[in-house]
Amino acid sequence: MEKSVIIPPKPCTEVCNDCSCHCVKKIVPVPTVDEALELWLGKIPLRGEKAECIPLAQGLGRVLAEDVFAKVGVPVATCAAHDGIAIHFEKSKAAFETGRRILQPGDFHHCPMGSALPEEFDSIVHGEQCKINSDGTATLLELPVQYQSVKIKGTYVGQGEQLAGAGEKLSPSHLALMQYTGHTLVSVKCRPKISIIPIGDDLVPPGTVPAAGQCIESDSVYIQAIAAQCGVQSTVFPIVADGGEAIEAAIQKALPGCDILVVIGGVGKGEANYEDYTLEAVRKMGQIACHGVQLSPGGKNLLLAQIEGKPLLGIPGPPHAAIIMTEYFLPPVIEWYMGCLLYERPVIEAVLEDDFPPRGGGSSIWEPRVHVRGTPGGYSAGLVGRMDETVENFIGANASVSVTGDLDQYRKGRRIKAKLLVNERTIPSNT
Ligand SMILES: Nc1nc2c(c(=O)[nH]1)N[C@H]1C(S)=C(S)[C@@H](COP(=O)(O)OP(=O)(O)OC[C@H]3O[C@@H](n4cnc5c(N)ncnc54)[C@H](O)[C@@H]3O)O[C@H]1N2
Ligand code: MOO
Repeated sequence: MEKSVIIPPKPCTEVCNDCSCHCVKKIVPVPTVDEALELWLGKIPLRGEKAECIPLAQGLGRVLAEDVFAKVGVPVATCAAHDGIAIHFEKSKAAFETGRRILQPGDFHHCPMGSALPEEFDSIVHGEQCKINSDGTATLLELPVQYQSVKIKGTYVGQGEQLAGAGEKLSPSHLALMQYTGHTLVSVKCRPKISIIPIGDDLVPPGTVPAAGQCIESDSVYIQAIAAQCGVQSTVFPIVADGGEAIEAAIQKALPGCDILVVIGGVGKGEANYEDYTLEAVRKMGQIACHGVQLSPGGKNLLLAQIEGKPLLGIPGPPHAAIIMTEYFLPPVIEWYMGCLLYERPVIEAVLEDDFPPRGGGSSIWEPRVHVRGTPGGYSAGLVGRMDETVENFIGANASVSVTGDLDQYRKGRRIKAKLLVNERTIPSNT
C-alpha cells in the first residue's frame, strides 16, 4: 500500500507530537476510511449542541434535541372504537340468553366512534349487530364479546408516556403522534452551517465560458446537494486563486460563520510545485488529521483537518474524485455534528455482469459507479463504460460498489452489494 509523507509544521521542541524521526519527516501508513474518520472527528470536541424550537409541521427530517413525552393521553376518556351502541355486557347477556332482545332507552347509549362511553356501560355493539327502532328502543341481533370496541382512557398513549428520544430523526409518523398528543412546537438540534470554498486559478464561475486550460467550477454544487440530502443548507464562497495567502484569507473569512468548512482543490501532493497551496495553508492554520486515505478515486489526496476546533474537509478537485470523497466524508461529519444518521443509500444485491478489474482489495476501497438493471431473477450490475467526468459515470450510473477485501468476490456471476443513487423503483429492466 502506498505511504504518504507528512511534513510537520515545525519540529517538536520537547516530546515528539507524533512526528517521529526527529520531526523532519514521518512515513505513516495510509489510513482506511474508518481510521481516517476516527483520526479526524475523534479528536474534535463537539461544541455546545444548540437547539431551536420550531413549529411541529416544519419538523420533518429534523433531529430531536430532547426526549418528547405525550402532553395529552389518548384516548382522553374511555370511548367507542366503532360506531354502535354502548351496553352493560352482563345485564344485556342475561336478557339476551332468556330471549329478551329489545333494549329499552336506558339500557344502551348511542355511541359513534370516538364518543365517550358513559360509565355504566362497558361494551360496544356494532351498528351491524343491532337495529335502532323508531320507538327509541334497540334490538340486539347478536351478542358482542365483553369490552368489544372499547378504548380505555390513556391505553393508546398514556399522558406523560415517552414518544421519542433525543437524537431521533423526525418522520411523518413522529409528527402525527406528537400533534395527536398535544404538541404544536418541537425542540430540534440546530443544523451545522457549512461553508464551501472552491480553489484554483483554472476555475471559472458557472455561467462563464471557459478558455483553454480552464474549467467551470462544479464540485461545489455536488457538495451542496449531498449536504441538502442530509437536510443541511450550505454556502458557496467565490473561487479563490491559487496561492497560500489568498487561501488563508478565504478560510479566515469563512470560518467564523460556519461549523464545518469544505475546501475544494489544491490538495495534490505536488503542493506549491504544482500550484497546490491548500495543504500548506491548512497546515499553517490548524492541525491535519490525515492527508490521503485508502479509497479511490481521489483518496490519495483527501485532506482531513481541523481549524479552531472546526472540521475542515479538503476535497480533491477532479469531479469524478470529488463525488466519491464527498459521499464518503461529508455525511459522516454532518452526522457527527447532529448525532444522528442522515444519509441513507438503499443497498441491493446484484449479480455481476463481468469481472471487475483488479483494483481496491484488502482494506483499500475502490468505489466505481455501476449500472444496475432488473433481471427476471433480481438485479444485475455492470461497470459503467467510461469512468471519469463522463455522462455514463455521472448520469448513466445508478449505483456504486465498494470494492474491498478479496477481489475474487468481484468476478462475473458473483453476488455483490450495490449502493443505489436512485430510488429502487426507477431501476430499468434488462429486457
Ligand atoms: N504530483 C502529483 N500530482 C497529482 C497527484 C499526485 O499524486 N502527485 N494526484 C493527482 C490526482 S489523482 C488528483 S485527484 C489530483 C488532486 O489534486 P487537487 O485537489 O490539487 O486538484 P487541483 O489541482 O486543484 O485540480 C485538478 C483539476 O480538477 C478540476 N477541478 C478542481 N476544482 C474543481 C471544482 N471546484 N469544480 C470542478 N472541477 C474542479 C480542474 O479540472 C483541475 O484542473 O492531483 C493530481 N495530481
Ligand atoms: O485520485 Mo485522482 O482522483 O485518481 O483522480
